[in-house]
Amino acid sequence: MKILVIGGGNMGQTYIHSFLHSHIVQAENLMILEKSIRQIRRLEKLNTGTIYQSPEECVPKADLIIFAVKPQDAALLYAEIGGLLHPEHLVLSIMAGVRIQTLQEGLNINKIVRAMPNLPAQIGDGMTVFTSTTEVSRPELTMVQNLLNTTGKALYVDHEHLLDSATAISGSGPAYVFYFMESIIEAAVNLGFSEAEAELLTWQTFHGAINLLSKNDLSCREWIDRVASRGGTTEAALRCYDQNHLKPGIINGSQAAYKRAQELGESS
Ligand SMILES: NC(=O)C1=CN([C@@H]2O[C@H](COP(=O)(O)OP(=O)(O)OC[C@H]3O[C@@H](n4cnc5c(N)ncnc54)[C@H](O)[C@@H]3O)[C@@H](O)[C@H]2O)C=CC1
Ligand SMILES: O=C(O)[C@@H]1CCC=N1
Repeated sequence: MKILVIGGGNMGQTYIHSFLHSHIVQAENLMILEKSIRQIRRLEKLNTGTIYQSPEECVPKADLIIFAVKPQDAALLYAEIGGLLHPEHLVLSIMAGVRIQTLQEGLNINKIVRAMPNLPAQIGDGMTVFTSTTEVSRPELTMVQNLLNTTGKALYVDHEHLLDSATAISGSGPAYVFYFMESIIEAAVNLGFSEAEAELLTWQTFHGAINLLSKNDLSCREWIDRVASRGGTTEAALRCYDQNHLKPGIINGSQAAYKRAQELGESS
């Protein structure tokens, strides 16, 4: 089976590396369609598949086509490849917000898997949520799921609207975590640590907390209660968080990401 990845950026490269690293696909069966010369130069050094600049040379040869361009570039892509696709082409789209119906109407294809991965997929520790059209056969869906599994965990959902929800939680989520870590590092520097010390304290605290959570059955709230002694320091910090409406702020952030995914869906 020949796989074509359209867009050799962050996520396109992540998929290529994961597929090759897991030996599920050989480099001779991987094609990459990329339009940026700078990106092509980078991809050439990686030696991870055949690189193409022109859709005419690679789209007809592909069995599975992965759409990994920005949603804002989708319309132009449809114009470039529309005439080259046929109903047997299987498409995996990871573009945020872009709806299955738009792909069906814009490209006249029906075998579509829509997925929302996240960046830790780069190290095989990603989270992908995906769904598919009824035209995708069981063996085809299993094959796509096997590919997604090389990047971490994958969850199938029946309802497409959950893809925008997943974008707002796990898709964008790593950036939320880095934002919180960055804030703690800043707090540590303010409290007297060097930048390097602040990073060590913060990274190890996140690492330890996640490991603790993953190796036990307690909920986040139960762990918070174990850290926060009555009348102690943690309670003081958490009270300050509440006074500053931190939790509603975080929840609103995900709502804003969800709304943006829907807007991208309307415009691409
Ligand atoms: N970066 C992330 O954490 C995540 C991104 N996504 C989705 O993945 C998609 C790609 O995101 P990134 O990899 O971060 O973007 P990126 O900007 O790193 O890569 C996109 C690549 O597509 C190329 N491209 C654009 N139009 C093209 C065309 N017509 N033909 C060939 N190549 C073309 C660009 O030159 C660029 O190299 C987006 O739709 C995004 O919503 C999904 C989940 C996580
Ligand atoms: O920020 C974005 O639009 C993409 C989708 C999820 C993560 N990055």
